[in-house]
Amino acid sequence: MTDHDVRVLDAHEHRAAVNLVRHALHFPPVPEDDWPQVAPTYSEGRVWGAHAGDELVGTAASWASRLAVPGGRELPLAAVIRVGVRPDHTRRGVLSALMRHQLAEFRERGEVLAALHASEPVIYGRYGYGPATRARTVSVRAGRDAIHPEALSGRVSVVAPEDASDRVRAVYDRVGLVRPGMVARTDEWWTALYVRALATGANLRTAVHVGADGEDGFVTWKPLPCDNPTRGVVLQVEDLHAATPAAAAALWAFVLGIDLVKSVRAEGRPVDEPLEWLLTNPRLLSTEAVDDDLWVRLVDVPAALDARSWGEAEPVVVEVADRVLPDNAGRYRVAPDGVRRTDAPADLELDVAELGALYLGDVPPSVLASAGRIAVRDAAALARADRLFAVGGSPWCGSFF
Ligand SMILES: CC(=O)SCCNC(=O)CCNC(=O)[C@H](O)C(C)(C)COP(=O)(O)OP(=O)(O)OC[C@H]1O[C@@H](n2cnc3c(N)ncnc32)[C@H](O)[C@@H]1OP(=O)(O)O
Repeated sequence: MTDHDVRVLDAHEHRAAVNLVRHALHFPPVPEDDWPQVAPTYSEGRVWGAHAGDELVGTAASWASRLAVPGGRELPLAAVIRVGVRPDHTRRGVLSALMRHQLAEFRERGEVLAALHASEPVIYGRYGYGPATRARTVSVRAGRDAIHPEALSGRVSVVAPEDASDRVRAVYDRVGLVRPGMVARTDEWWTALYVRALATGANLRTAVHVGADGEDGFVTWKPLPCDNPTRGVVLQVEDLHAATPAAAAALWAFVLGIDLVKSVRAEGRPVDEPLEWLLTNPRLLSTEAVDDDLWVRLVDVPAALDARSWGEAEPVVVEVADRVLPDNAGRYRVAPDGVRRTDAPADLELDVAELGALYLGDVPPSVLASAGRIAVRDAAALARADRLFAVGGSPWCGSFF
């Protein structure tokens, strides 16, 4: 337990909180000229601070958003951001206190899920977050003929920086939250990432794909620092979303075909993106990493379980433990037509963090059981649970926050 004073911060304390997180992440404070772009990302009642005396020493914040879950429903989501503790106050329980207050806040607000991108995977399991999606980092050798021509249609045009955030936002909304794991991008999201990057002169470039029904895909990228572009530049794709496979292929072909580009790198891509199949030579691509991406926390376990779709199998009784939000603890009967509490004996026992890892269907229960993360009381139930939790394709978040 910490003896730090934890409370919600006012707007006038927001800057100190942002700079504290930047300090914890080894970034300099927000420059004076950039603060007008950052200030609007304050969400009232959602920025927590921990004080030692008068000094702010820890903070955690969130945005209200929505998360797409299997079956297509979009549930109220607390998107957790800007977590940091000043280095002279770490490992004294400050984060734990902030997390407890924050989760109680989400519960009160009726937010069914919380999610975050973790700086380190060892931190958030103890608060009930589990790694629910993965993402791939790829590097592709560039060339004008890199993509199979039959995959391409429509045209790609570059967008002026002053129009970029509106045009990209319209396309993102058009694409929609088509995969489990995708999040609604709020005003704060656009301000924090795009509006700010563009307003502060980041070398961010944008192009949109125009298909038969108008703009249906976009890509943003930036060149990685290099001394001599005539020797070849590495482009980093920052964001790429498309409503159709043809639009995605055309956007990849476009960035791979830009002059003076030797390779294109992209982080945070879907693990099942068919890039190897789009390439004329699949060996142009190397996978640098596949990492945990979105960590999901079921804040309201019965509501979250009942809201997603389930595969076809006989029911399974799952017993959930939850130390931080004990109301969630109990046994749930999971069946294709929905989920309800039950007194029946448990087939499987797990912590709410493991349930978070299973929730979007990225990993089957049998894999967690074989790693000792689920206690199996009835072996036959495990195969049924695999079928119940299964979804087609890999969940993907696709938005950094
Ligand atoms: C969503 C995001 O914003 S991700 C960004 C997170 N921020 C950062 O990574 C910035 C740098 N790091 C920090 O600011 C801090 O170290 C934090 C926020 C990660 C942790 O804050 P602390 O106040 O030190 O955590 P706290 O003391 O509450 O630790 C709680 C538990 O987590 C463990 N823990 C916390 N951080 C780490 C870590 N980086 N590595 C291993 N264990 C950790 C503690 O040992 C403790 O374990 P216990 O429950 O077994 O006792």
